[in-house]
Amino acid sequence: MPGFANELISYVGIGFLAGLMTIDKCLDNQHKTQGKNDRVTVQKTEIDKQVGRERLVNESDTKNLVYLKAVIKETLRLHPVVPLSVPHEAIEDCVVGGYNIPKGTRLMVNLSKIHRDPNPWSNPHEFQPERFLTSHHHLDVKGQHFDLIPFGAGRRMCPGDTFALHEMRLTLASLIQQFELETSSNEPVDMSESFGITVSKQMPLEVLLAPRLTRDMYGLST
Ligand code: HEM
Repeated sequence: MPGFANELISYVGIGFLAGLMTIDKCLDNQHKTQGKNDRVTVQKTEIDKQVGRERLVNESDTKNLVYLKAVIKETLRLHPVVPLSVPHEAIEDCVVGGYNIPKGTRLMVNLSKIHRDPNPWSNPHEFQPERFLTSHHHLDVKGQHFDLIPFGAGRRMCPGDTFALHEMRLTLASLIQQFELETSSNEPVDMSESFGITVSKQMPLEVLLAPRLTRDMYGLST
């Protein structure tokens, strides 16, 4: 039981990290596409339109935040949380992608590589969430489309996918609704990754938060 609890806590952390990296990406693009059409503005506008500023965003709102969901998908594509997935062992001889795999072979699936394959993905290294509203609108991250499998696929795919997606959507939507986010310098956010079982940023994220809503929305008296 303690083992499971640790697993749960670390995955919750992973989900939150992915959320933060999403914010990083938003900030990154804020620098690249300054002006009213930048991607953070698009997300703010979407939340203001769907939820408004008179109440806090809640979980049931997130299904209507289509652009925010596209931003999360694009983040999971470019920065899969478990870049090499979890190793699998063949329990019988099989053929994968034309290669003969003898029973007992350990296989690792390079999600980062699959997600940046230039065949299905145009400009594969670019952060372009709009692709999930246009050319790739039919793709989800639930293990049905093998070009995008941040949670793996098949019998051993991540059982925490639904929880993680809800958590990321609500965390990101809440941050964007409630705070103006700025970096401390005018430099783009450094998105280099450290190598590890789970992905983490090489450079810590420094971000300045300023309230966006009225005091009472934060439970403060006026
Ligand atoms: C953004 C968040 C997350 C991502 C991207 C993610 C991704 C993954 C991936 C790629 C695997 C390996 C799947 C495979 O072997 O094909 C996995 C396994 C697993 N994940 Fe997650 N995960 C996330 C969050 C969570 C959460 C929140 C939980 C639990 C509450 C969780 C529980 C598990 C468990 C128990 C396994 C092992 C499943 C098995 O081997 O049968 N994950 N996850």
